[in-house]
Amino acid sequence: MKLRGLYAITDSQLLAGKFLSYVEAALEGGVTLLQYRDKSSDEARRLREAQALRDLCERYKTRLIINDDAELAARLNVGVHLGQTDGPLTPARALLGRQAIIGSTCHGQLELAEQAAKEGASYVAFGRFFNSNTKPGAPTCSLELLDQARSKLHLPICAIGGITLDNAAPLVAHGVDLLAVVHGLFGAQSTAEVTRRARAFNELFKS
Ligand SMILES: Cc1ncc(COP(=O)(O)OP(=O)(O)O)c(N)n1
Ligand SMILES: Cc1ncsc1CCOP(=O)(O)O
Ligand SMILES: [Mg+2]
Repeated sequence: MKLRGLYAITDSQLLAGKFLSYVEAALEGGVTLLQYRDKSSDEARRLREAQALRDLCERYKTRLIINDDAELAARLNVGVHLGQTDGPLTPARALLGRQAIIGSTCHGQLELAEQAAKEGASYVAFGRFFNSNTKPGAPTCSLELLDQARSKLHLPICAIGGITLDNAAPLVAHGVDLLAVVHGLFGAQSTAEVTRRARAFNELFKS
């Protein structure tokens, strides 16, 4: 499966009271990967929500990724996204198997991406590229780094951080395969607008 297109990421605060309806609206518009990102420690709720997302993803033939938690990903037989302090990639790969999608946060550092590639990452994520409501303090990354990454890496490249329909096109022009978006997608005022945005993000990959 080609990892290219919109990578929708959930946010528990932003989606409070409309979690599944907004996610389904995004899937309706087309989502390549969906990440369940919940920074709480409510294990029971996390399991319940992740299961609901897995069922939804199965209906829409979208791949689900769990943020931070390789154990939960293994339990649901889905992929995982690991940051630099979320545990090493090699045991996660051993736990989840060769087919699983495993992503790695590489901030703005090519060396981290080269290391992640060696350790079996399925994609590498760079960012943040713009001001982010979701994670304002995340380290930044430049478009120039994307050019270097494109010429050195043979893995799908994901961009994250403050991405909207107004600023995403240059990222795709600089070789990004996956646009990872929270607010720029789910900050919409209606489900219809979420679906429209998802479709429009996908259009950026067609030219
Ligand atoms: C696709 C994608 N890229 C980067 C991140 C950030 O991961 P991390 O640095 O571990 O930060 P948290 O998201 O866990 O706060 C991500 N989640 N997804
Ligand atoms: C998790 C994460 N890591 C770097 S920026 C970011 C948040 C992305 O959310 P938004 O698309 O709302 O900026
Ligand atoms: Mg993390």
